[in-house]
Amino acid sequence: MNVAECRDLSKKHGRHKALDQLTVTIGENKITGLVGRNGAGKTTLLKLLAGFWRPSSGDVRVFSRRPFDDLLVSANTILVDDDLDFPTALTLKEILEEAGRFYENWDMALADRLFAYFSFQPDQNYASLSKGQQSTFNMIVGLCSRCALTIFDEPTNGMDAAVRKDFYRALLKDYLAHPRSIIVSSHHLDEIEELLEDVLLLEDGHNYLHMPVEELKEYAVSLSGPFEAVSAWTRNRDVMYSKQTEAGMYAVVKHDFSTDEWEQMRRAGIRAEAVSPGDVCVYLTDSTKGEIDDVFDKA
Ligand SMILES: Nc1ncnc2c1ncn2[C@@H]1O[C@H](COP(=O)(O)OP(=O)(O)OP(=O)(O)O)[C@@H](O)[C@H]1O
Repeated sequence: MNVAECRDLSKKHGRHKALDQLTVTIGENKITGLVGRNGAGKTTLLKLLAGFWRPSSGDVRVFSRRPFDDLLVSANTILVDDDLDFPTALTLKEILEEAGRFYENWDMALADRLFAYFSFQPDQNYASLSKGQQSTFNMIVGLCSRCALTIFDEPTNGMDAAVRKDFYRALLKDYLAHPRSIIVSSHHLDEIEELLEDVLLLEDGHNYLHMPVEELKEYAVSLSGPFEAVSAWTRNRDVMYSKQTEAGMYAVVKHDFSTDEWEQMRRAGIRAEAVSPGDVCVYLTDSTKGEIDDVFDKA
């Protein structure tokens, strides 16, 4: 079963197409990581899924319904992002109580425990919290709502390293106890890859790659060694990234060598290493020209 389906989905902001005929299905009861470079269209997709925005063209379905202005979708979906807009007149404790009235599966006992763990005070005001504290409070609301579709858009913005670790652990523990469909967008795939079942990589509003994280871990390999040897082994392949090194050459290519080929490369002095899913996504969607050092070397 799928929790969400997009077919030829486009969304324009003015004349700019943030999503361009995106077709993708998001499986039910799994944690999907949504990644992509700045401006790839992640937030736009999440707002369309949550029913905040209407598509410009194409079709988006959540729980088999068009999400825009749909009551069933909004009661069963939460989008946690920096734009969460809580009534300024309410204290933090009152916000949790209001959320409990709105979300059918709200877990107040868990909310109270997380609230105490992160040392929030009941009579604090949301606007008085620091950026990281606001993200932490948002995370409590997102987790405790237990919505069938729970969406976190860059949830760890501003959180320090310890809180980020706690957040990932809380997310995983709560998901294992109460499986549901969770989408997490992040620029830090390496931090969240252990949580994920699937990864969806967007580029310029397109579905660039959508696969289980375990497959992505096997997707690419780096070859390093003497320049001539690495060049010869990568000549007729799609090279995702390459650079000259003191030892010769370093190149990242798709992982599709046979056992015999591995042995020949080893004998030619080439060292092969796995490439992390985060690095694969960066290499696949790199739109910068050259290296950052080139900018300074040309000055
Ligand atoms: N309200 C808006 N008005 C005009 N253009 C917008 C608006 N929102 C997004 N865009 C444009 O749409 C494109 C996709 O933006 P979006 O915020 O969806 O990307 P993103 O992948 O979430 O980026 P980031 O990783 O930087 O948060 C960008 O080029 C952005 O400039």
